[in-house]
Formats: sequence, C-alpha cells, structure tokens
Amino acid sequence: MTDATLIDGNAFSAGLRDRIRAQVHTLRETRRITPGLAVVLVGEDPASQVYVRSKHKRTVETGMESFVHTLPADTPEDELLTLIAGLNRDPQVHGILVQLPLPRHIDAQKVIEAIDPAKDVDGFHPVNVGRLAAGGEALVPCTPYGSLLLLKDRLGDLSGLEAVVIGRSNIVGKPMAQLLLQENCTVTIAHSRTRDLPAVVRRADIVVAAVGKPEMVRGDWLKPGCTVIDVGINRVAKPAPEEGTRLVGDVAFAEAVTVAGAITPVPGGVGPMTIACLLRNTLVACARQNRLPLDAI
Ligand SMILES: Nc1nc(=O)c2c([nH]1)NC[C@@H]1CN(c3ccc(C(=O)N[C@@H](CCC(=O)O)C(=O)O)cc3)C=[N+]21
Ligand SMILES: [Mg+2]
Repeated sequence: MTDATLIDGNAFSAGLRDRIRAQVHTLRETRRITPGLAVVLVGEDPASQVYVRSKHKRTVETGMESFVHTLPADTPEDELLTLIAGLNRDPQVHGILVQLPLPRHIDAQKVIEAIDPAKDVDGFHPVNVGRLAAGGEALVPCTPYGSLLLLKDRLGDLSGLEAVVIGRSNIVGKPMAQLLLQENCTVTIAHSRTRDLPAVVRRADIVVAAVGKPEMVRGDWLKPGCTVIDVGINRVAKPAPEEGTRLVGDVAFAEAVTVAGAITPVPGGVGPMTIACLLRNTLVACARQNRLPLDAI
C-alpha cells in the first residue's frame, strides 16, 4: 500500500488566515472596527513565550490589534483577576486568552471563570463548554476546532464514522468528542484507564491522539486507511549520536504513515490550525459583540 496522505496544516491554516484577514479588512473599512486580542502570559516558561510571540505575530499579520500582557511568575492571583476584569471592560479587546499552564499558586479554573464568556476565545469558560455540549452559540476551543476543519476538508461528511479520541482533557479531548458527535460520528473517548486501547483504536475511521505521550500510538493499532489527527507536541532528545531536541507527536509517525490513509505531521499539522482558529474566534467574538453578521469562514 502507498503511504498516507500528509494533511498539511500549514497550508490549510494559511488559507484560513487569508479569509480571516479579508473579513477583518472589511470590518475596518465599513465599520471602523478592528478586532483586538489580549494574550496574558504569567511567568517565563520558554515554550509559552514562543507560543505567545507566534500568536502576536499572526494576530498583527491578520490586521487585528494584539495586546500582550507579560506578568512576573510571582504575580498574585488577585492581580491577574484585576487585569482580566479590566480587559473584560475594554471595548478594544474582543478576545482574551490567558496562556496555560499558570504558576501553581494561581487557580487556573478561577481565572478561566473570570473571563467574560463573550471574550473567551479559548472556549474554556463553563458557559462556552455548556453551549458546545448543548449545541448552542459557543466559542469553541481552538485545537479541536482546527482538527475538525482538517477532518472535514479531508473526508467531507463525517456522518456514521467511528471516531476514537484518545485523551479526556477539557482543552482537547472532551470538546473534540463533542464536535465529532455534532458531526454524527460514533464517538469513543479513550484514556489512561481504557482496557485494550489498541483494540479500541483499531475500530476507528478517525483517530485523534491527544495524550501528551511521545509516539504512544503505534502503527499496528490503526485500521488501514484511517485518518489520524496527531495533537501531541512533545519535545524529545534526538537519537544518539545527534544532539539537541526534535518535536514528535503522540503517534509513531514512521509506522502510522504506512498504515493510515491520511495523517497530520508534527510540526505542521494541528499546531498552526490552533492559532488560525484563535484568530477566527477573535473575529467571531468581535462580530457578535458588535451585533454584526459574518460571512461563513
Ligand atoms: N490558553 C491557552 N490556549 C492555547 O491554545 C494554548 C495554551 N494556553 N497553552 C499552550 C498550548 C499549546 N498551543 C500551541 C499553539 C500553536 C502551536 C504551533 O503553532 N505549533 C507549530 C510549531 C511548533 C514548534 O515548532 O514549536 C506546529 O505544530 O507546526 C503549538 C501549540 C496553544 N496552547
Ligand atoms: Mg494551578
């Protein structure tokens, strides 16, 4: 059999960002409104700094305003909550993202619940979680939404397909399962206590791996021809004698590529879609806050 098709998240996200940029341009020209995204980073985690810089760059490229707030690691929780209250009130800010993970002395759930649900572009606030579950007007978490866009682009109608989501986090696994259910998939959420995970995964037409364990999903777990979305971003040491690190997903790519029908690479798969969907959510949030219609994006 020939190798799996690579699902090109860089290319797809570039197209999505182009469509967002065109709509931002229209909003600015016709309504004098510029969508604004506030990103809050607490502490100096190098990986988080890289992500925040790349979000800022993409936000500005798309014609939106970017407000980055960098706070020291020992910022008291109430100071962060006060900053969020100000952003909630700021009419130039349509989207608010507090970079996770937060330092241990800060209660992340409390911070998430302090964000105005209308500005919660991560889709982590209980109001948005509930609306997604109930099929309402939610802001949808970026990584699952970006993964769904790639799946629909590849497969078209997902109705009746068997989908197995590995991982049950609030950020990826649970919202991913909700979205796939909305698309009429038969959805299984597998996790660390799942018995015979390989047998469960072997049923799947769609596999979404979101566990954070480097190359855990093996090629022989996959049904031939299935579509694999690899959400994992794991930095691991290069094999000796090479030095330094490389990024790998939660799927053993070299094995999977010989079995799957299509697969997202790491990097260049889901990661860039996450940022594009963050921009999309900011545009959607801005339009809703100003009671403006949006073209389908
Ligand atoms: N409140 C919050 N919202 C988030 O959405 C959020 C967060 N916190 N904390 C950290 C994770 C991680 N995340 C990524 C975004 C883009 C790439 C990305 O663009 N990756 C590229 C490059 C990867 C690289 O070279 O490091 C790729 O996969 O091709 C990866 C990971 C968003 N996160
Ligand atoms: Mg905490």
